[in-house]
Amino acid sequence: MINTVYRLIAPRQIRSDFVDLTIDDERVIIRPTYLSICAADQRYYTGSRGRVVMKQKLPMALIHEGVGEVVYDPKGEYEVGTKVVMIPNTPMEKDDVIKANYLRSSRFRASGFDGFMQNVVSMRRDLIIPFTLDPEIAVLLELTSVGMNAVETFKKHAHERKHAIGVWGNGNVGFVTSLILRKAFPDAKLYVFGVQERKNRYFSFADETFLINDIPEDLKLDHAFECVGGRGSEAAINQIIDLINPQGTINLMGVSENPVAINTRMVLEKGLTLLGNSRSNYDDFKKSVDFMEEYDDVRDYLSTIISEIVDIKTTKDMIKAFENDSNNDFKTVMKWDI
Ligand SMILES: NC(=O)C1=CN([C@@H]2O[C@H](COP(=O)(O)OP(=O)(O)OC[C@H]3O[C@@H](n4cnc5c(N)ncnc54)[C@H](OP(=O)(O)O)[C@@H]3O)[C@@H](O)[C@H]2O)C=CC1
Ligand SMILES: O=C(CO)[C@H](O)[C@H](O)COP(=O)(O)O
Ligand SMILES: [Zn+2]
Repeated sequence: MINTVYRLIAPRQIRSDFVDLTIDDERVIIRPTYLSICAADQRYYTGSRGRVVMKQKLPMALIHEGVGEVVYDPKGEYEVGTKVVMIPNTPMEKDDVIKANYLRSSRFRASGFDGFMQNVVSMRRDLIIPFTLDPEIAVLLELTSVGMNAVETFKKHAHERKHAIGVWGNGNVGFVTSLILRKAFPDAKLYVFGVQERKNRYFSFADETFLINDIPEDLKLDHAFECVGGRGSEAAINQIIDLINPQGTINLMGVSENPVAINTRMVLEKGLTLLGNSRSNYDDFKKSVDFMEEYDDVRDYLSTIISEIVDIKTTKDMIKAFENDSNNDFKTVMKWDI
């Protein structure tokens, strides 16, 4: 069977390619229904990854956040029409100690190989999870799973005093991570730090929000999450180092193109732990499905960060979605009608 894959071939240029679809018993064929754009996709779309990386990775279909419906299961395990979330991290080996999202051998959709911008996607059956949620919200499962991965790591490594937790970055990653922290640590004070008041207002479930240039002098934190990335990472991490209490954890989530200069002298003096967090595995997705299915308010809050839904029927619509996304405060979702 021939499939159509919508690949980025150069910054801001998407081409339809016809490719053979892999069909075997270990795969299930999924028709994407909703896809959402991540900052990582935007970096490829705009070419901000730089010429060398772009040359290595393109042509490549973007998007690693997506849900869809089963159109064909050779084993008959899933009924046609079953709603599933697709897991972009693709393990190539089993390891009992190291999580699959950290194994160097794992492959990741829309980073190492084609993402979900395809007519149908041939998914390994161990990389789909059925759900009953509204797919318009469920499209945020990958984003949620990334927050879940970080919060699970935090639970494992942080000391038990969790009176005050700070989240730097009032965007998508900051939002879902804060929401997960709110439910996991209902008694902790949850503080969110951002640059624009307009975006801080979305975080109504936090105890308080602050602008980074207007933080009370006596404010202290036991632990913090950095969800900024890019050029803002450096200022955010150094501000956290200044404000955090000794032996706290700094949970890093933002992706930066360039090395970040941080105040290691104070990391040493305060005995801080810096924890790296990237992507997510099957268990993080499963926990995210349960999390969204369990809490009505979580679904309501998540719906507030969908800035725009773009109906996709042509490659022109795909370009429109990516262009609009750069002006949207939060998520741009593509309703995949192609
Ligand atoms: N670790 C992982 O697995 C994942 C990492 N990421 C990465 O996380 C980062 C954030 O992604 P996302 O939330 O989608 O991006 P957003 O742009 O939505 O969020 C970043 C937010 O940080 C704010 N900000 C900028 N500078 C500072 C500062 N110094 N202190 C506090 N806040 C600041 C920005 O404000 P303003 O808009 O006003 O400038 C913005 O609201 C990106 O680098 C992304 O690639 C994304 C997904 C998964
Ligand atoms: O968004 C992410 C996961 O949800 C990661 O930031 C993304 O995987 C980074 O990929 P790349 O190395 O291709 O920028
Ligand atoms: Zn992402």
